[in-house]
Formats: sequence, structure tokens, C-alpha cells
Amino acid sequence: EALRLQMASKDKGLGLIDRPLYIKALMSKSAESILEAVIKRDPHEGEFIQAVSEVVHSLEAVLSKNPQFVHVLERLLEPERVIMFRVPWVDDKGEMHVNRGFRVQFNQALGPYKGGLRFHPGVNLSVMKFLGLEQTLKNGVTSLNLGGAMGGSDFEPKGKSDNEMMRFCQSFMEELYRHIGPNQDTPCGDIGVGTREIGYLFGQYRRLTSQYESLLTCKSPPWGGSQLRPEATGYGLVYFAKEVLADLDKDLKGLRCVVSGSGKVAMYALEKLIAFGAIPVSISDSRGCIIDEDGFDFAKLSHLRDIKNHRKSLREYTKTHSRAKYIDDGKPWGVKCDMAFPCASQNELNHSDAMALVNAGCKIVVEGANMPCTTDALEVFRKSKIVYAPGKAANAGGVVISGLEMVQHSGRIQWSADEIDSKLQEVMKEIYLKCKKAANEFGIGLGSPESLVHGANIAAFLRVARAMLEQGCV
Ligand SMILES: NC(=O)C1=CN([C@@H]2O[C@H](COP(=O)(O)OP(=O)(O)OC[C@H]3O[C@@H](n4cnc5c(N)ncnc54)[C@H](OP(=O)(O)O)[C@@H]3O)[C@@H](O)[C@H]2O)C=CC1
Ligand SMILES: N=C(CCC(=O)O)C(=O)O
Repeated sequence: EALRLQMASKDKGLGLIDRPLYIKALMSKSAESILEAVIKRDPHEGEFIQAVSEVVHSLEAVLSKNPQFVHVLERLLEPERVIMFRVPWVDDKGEMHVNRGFRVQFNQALGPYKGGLRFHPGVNLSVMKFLGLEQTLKNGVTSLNLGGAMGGSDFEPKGKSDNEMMRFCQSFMEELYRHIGPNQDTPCGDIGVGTREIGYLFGQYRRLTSQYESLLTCKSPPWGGSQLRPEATGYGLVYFAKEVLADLDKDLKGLRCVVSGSGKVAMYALEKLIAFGAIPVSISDSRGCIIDEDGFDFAKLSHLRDIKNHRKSLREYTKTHSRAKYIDDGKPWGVKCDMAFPCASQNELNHSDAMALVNAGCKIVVEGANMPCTTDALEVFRKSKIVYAPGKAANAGGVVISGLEMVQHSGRIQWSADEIDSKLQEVMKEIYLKCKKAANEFGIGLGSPESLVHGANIAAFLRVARAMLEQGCV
């Protein structure tokens, strides 16, 4: 029945919203009714429904053994607060512009809201809610006491001067500061928001409140930031991948890796892969990808992509490295490889990309981005027995070091890069073991390629749900 529904949905070319049809066929009544309620309430929020479908599917076994959690899950899937606001700003020519700002404060049961800020024209409420849910579960799967949130704006940072970026950040914080604080909500970076933007946001917050508080992370180390916070997501991703490989008696050395994206997460993942002797052969940006079969000149690449140089196009790399090929509108998934690290954006890797990866010999996919694989791509991985590590576990290194930044900032101390790095390695191993344990406890054995995603959802949900149950119907 599930396969029939799945084929039917594919034949009719049903959209994202209908994709859960075949997933629903696999679900018990209570799980299906929870998903149906979400689809009924916001049928146009495709990304959010996609994220919810995966979570509800993972929790079937938990709900059947713990019926008291059914109502907790219903509450969890509705954000505690959605703040949307106008962001007016003036460009260098004196022209006025307006953008939309968001802060989705998803769940505060485990601690103050914690999550990124994304500046990208693709930002809308559905994307903010999917990221808020992912962040809630990601923070839940760590041992940190942090709730989940996500915010940002549909502002396009590309082509903006430093002064325009500063004025936009100041206007954005002019509203956001009413809703955040060290014990309330502590934002950080994400797509389009790095240390430069966090600096401008922090300066405006200080001006408005005259408070020097630990309320933004990814700050610059000399004034309260943590060592290795920019590197943390990419480094942690590779540490997680090493744990997955170790269980398969493999190691990164000599493995060919395809990476997508060339921002903060992708570039530091590339650096760490090279350090461990892996051979990254591709990276990408929103206009195309570079294939360099012999491996990359990391120093040259990182100079090109540095935000201080306004992130030059990847095409510039081929001017000094003739062996590299730049492919307009290209994606890196067809290149012969052993592992894939999607580190760009949601739904960047679809059904045909997944098929290309299978044909290229890929055996393991480790997500650096949040929800980079479509439901159809995950179905291909499942059928082809490709081991798949979800972003909510594998990319949690960023928020973990954000949590450590908050500890250092409030204690007015700063740990060394080595201390942070060894803590990061330890935490990524802990997260991996938690996912494995949860999957095994509920009978989704490690043999099944999607066990880590179920394990991550189960481990995270149980931690958040227990707190929500004890804190009453709020
Ligand atoms: N920063 C963090 O701490 C964390 C980030 N993540 C996730 O990792 C991913 C990357 O974030 P981050 O590296 O910080 O962001 P950056 O803005 O630093 O880099 C984003 C990269 O992805 C590319 N990109 C953006 N949108 C698209 C798209 N629609 N299609 C193809 N490529 C695209 C960009 O290309 P171009 O330069 O051409 O725009 C750029 O190379 C996101 O999914 C984010 O949510 C997860 C955990 C932590
Ligand atoms: N964008 C982030 C980082 C969140 C944080 O460090 O608060 C993520 O985990 O997706």
C-alpha cells in the first residue's frame, strides 16, 4: 500500500505537500492525524511540512509505546511565538528599502531560545518554522540546556556595501532587541550572517540597551566570541563523519568527497577533510560548481570566498588552477566519490541528484546544511542502502560551540582553540552515540541506512518532550 501510494504520488507528479502521502500510509492513526492537522493548518508551508513529516515518521515507535507523548508532540509542532516585523533601511544612494524580519521562537522547554539568523531572499515563514523545529531538536540532541528558535530576513546581502549591511543590521536589531536577551533568546549566524553581521547587530543592541550581555554568538573573539565558532559547524561535521566511518571500519584518509556550498560550513568542512587526508573534489555556490579531481588548493579558495573580499565567484579559482573546471549551474553530485557533504541550503539535493550520487559510487551522505535532501532523495538513499547522517545531528557542532561561547562570555573567560576543539570532538562523538542508542532502543537497527535520522529525532524528542510534560500544558 505504501509503495502503491508512493508510485501514485510520483506518477501524478504530486508536489511536496502530497509527498507525505506514502509516508502517511506507513503511520499509525495518531501520527497520521498529527501530520494531517499540521498540513490542514498551513498547507502552503512546504518546507515546514517536509520537516514535520520526517519527525513524525521517526516517532511512530515512540508514540505507540508512550501514548502520553502524542499530545506533547501536537504542542511541540506549533511554535511558541512567531514574531514578524518590518525592516526599513537606506542604501548608499539614499534610496529607501523595506524587508521583512522574523524571529520564530519555537520551543523554550530546555532553555533560552537559541538559533540562527538567516539573511537570504528565500526566507519566509515556512523556512523559518522548519529551521526553528530543526533547531529545537538539534539543541535537544546535544546535552546543552538550550531551546530552539530561528530568525532572519528576506534581505539579499549579495552586492551590499559594508555600510549598507551595517545599516540593515542596525534597523533589524531596532525591532529584534525587544524580544531577545541572555535568558530569553540568543541568536547566532546562518546563511548570509557571519561574524561581521553579528558585530553590527551586537553594537546596535548595546546602543539600545547599554547592556553588554551574552546574547549573540559567533561574535569576534576579542570582545566575547569563542575561538573556533566560525569553524565549529564544518569541523564538527567531519568529526561526526569520522564516527560514522569508524563503525564501518573505515577512515577518511584517501576517500573522495563531494561537497556543496562554499560558505562558512562548507569551507571549514573542506579544511578539516583535507587535514584528515580525504580528497574533496568539488564545491559549489548558487551559480555553479567547481570540480578539481586532484583536490583543492584550500588557501586560494578560502581567500576567494572570504567575506572580507566580498566572496568572489568560484570561477576566479579556475584562472589560477587550470586543472579545475567551473560548471555554470552545475551541481557536484555526478563526480566519482565515496562520501557527499551537502553544505549549502535546504532541498538542494533532489531525486536526480541522489541517483547521480548512487551512480558515482557514493556510500555515505553527511548533511552539513539543514534539510538539504528532499524526501525523494532520502527514498533513493534508503533503497540504495546509502548511510545517511541528518543535519540535526551532524551539523550540531555550531550550536554546541555557541553554547560554550555563552558560558565563556558570562564567565568573562576565554578557552583556547585546542580546548574548544577537543570539546567539539568529544561532543560530536556523544551525539553520534546518542543517535545510535536511540535507534537501537526502538528497533531501528544501525543496519538500516536511515537509522541515524530516526535515532536523532527520537533522542531529541524524548529530551524535549519530558521537559514539556513536566512543565504542564503551556
Ligand atoms: N552557520 C552556522 O553556524 C550553521 C549553518 N548551518 C546550515 O548550513 C548551511 C550553510 O550555512 P552557512 O555556511 O552558514 O551559510 P553561508 O552564507 O556562509 O554560505 C552558504 C553557501 O551556500 C550557497 N547557497 C546558498 N543558498 C543556495 C541555494 N539556494 N542553492 C545553492 N547554493 C546556495 C551560497 O552560495 P552563494 O555564495 O553563491 O550565495 C554559499 O556558498 C545552511 O543550510 C545553514 O542553515 C547549519 C548549522 C550551523
Ligand atoms: N545556524 C545555526 C547555528 C545556531 C546557533 O549557533 O545558535 C544552526 O545550528 O543551524
